[in-house]
Amino acid sequence: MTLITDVRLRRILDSRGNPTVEADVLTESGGFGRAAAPSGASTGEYEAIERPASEAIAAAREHAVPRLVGEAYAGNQREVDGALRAADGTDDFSKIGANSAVAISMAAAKAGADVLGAPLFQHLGGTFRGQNFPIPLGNVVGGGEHAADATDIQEFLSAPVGAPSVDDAVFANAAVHAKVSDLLAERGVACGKGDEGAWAPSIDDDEAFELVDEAVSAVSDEVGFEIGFGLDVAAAEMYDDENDVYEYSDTTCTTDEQIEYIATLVDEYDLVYVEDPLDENDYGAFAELTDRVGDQTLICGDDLFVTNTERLATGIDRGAANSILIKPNQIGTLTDAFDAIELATEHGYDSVVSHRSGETEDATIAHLAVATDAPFIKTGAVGGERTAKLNELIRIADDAT
Ligand SMILES: C=C(OP(=O)(O)O)C(=O)O
Ligand SMILES: [Mg+2]
Repeated sequence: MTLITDVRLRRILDSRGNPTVEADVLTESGGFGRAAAPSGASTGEYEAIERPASEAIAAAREHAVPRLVGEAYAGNQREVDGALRAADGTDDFSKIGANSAVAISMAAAKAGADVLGAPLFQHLGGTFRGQNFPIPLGNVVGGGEHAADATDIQEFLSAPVGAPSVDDAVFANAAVHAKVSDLLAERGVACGKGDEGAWAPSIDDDEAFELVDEAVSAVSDEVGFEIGFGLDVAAAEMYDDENDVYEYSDTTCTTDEQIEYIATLVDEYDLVYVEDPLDENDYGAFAELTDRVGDQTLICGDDLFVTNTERLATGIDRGAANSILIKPNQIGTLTDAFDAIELATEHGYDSVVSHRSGETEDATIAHLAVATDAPFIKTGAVGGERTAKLNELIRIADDAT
């Protein structure tokens, strides 16, 4: 029933206005799935390769589509993803492009679910999923590679850890986003938004900490549950490997100083989450920081692990970080993303399923998070391509009750 009969690929717009790959997968019994690839700006050195959309589409049509149509079953995700890997033949999807691969992989999953008549999360995760929902981490202030002339730290994330439901959590993040806007207006700071819809004011990181701290406390008092906050430092973007220093707008610091700085921030602001506080090649420094504050907060590897089981296994061996960011397009297929989550869970690492800064209306990651019982999802706070995922979580929860 789920035998693939057609794979259609096209160029569509992403949220930055760039071309990205969309895939439609059709099956013998009329099943249909459509998915689109997201795209990063602060990409990790070890990510699978995204090719220009037109090239990725041409390469996938030539090499991958013939291995899928009439050959693979959409309901068998490992078979589909195995065919994509075989068609590509490289470790990093540099032939067909990780953008084509991930779009086809996710579209096949949706086609499989369509044939089975099950929600995607249930097709992927089984009948007992849909009881637990991830805590959404909502980007409310940001800079780095996502906005010019804003904070050095890439993302300040609202984290409604005490929310009684996913619906409450999603609305709490939107309220923190709105509160930050009010506080900026009170201070006379005009600002636009960055790529993920977070405010991108021209203020320094110290002021951003003050603002976000005040905003989460105020909203927490209003809603009556705990809201913490966290960061994506995206430190690999600041790291100057020639001089072995982290470069901030007004200062530089050594690796030891960076560890000290982050540990101090964790204490001072009770941070619940710190992503990529150190360079993507420095497992040792990640391990040192995790040893120091890993019992107080999540230290998450994004550019460090790139959703790659081999890199995660190295991190586990070395005690580097205690959680992993999961971005399917960093590795190329849903199967690889699942394997990374399973390895993480087995070793007590929390998974944080994540969007990219360049997104589409595709909501697959909402289902992936529910399917894998991931404790967190990072997918912005506002903006259509972000609310597509947040609203899908609300719908999944609503359908489950
Ligand atoms: C979402 C992120 O940004 P990008 O997609 O630009 O890598 C991130 O770094 O976690
Ligand atoms: Mg990151």
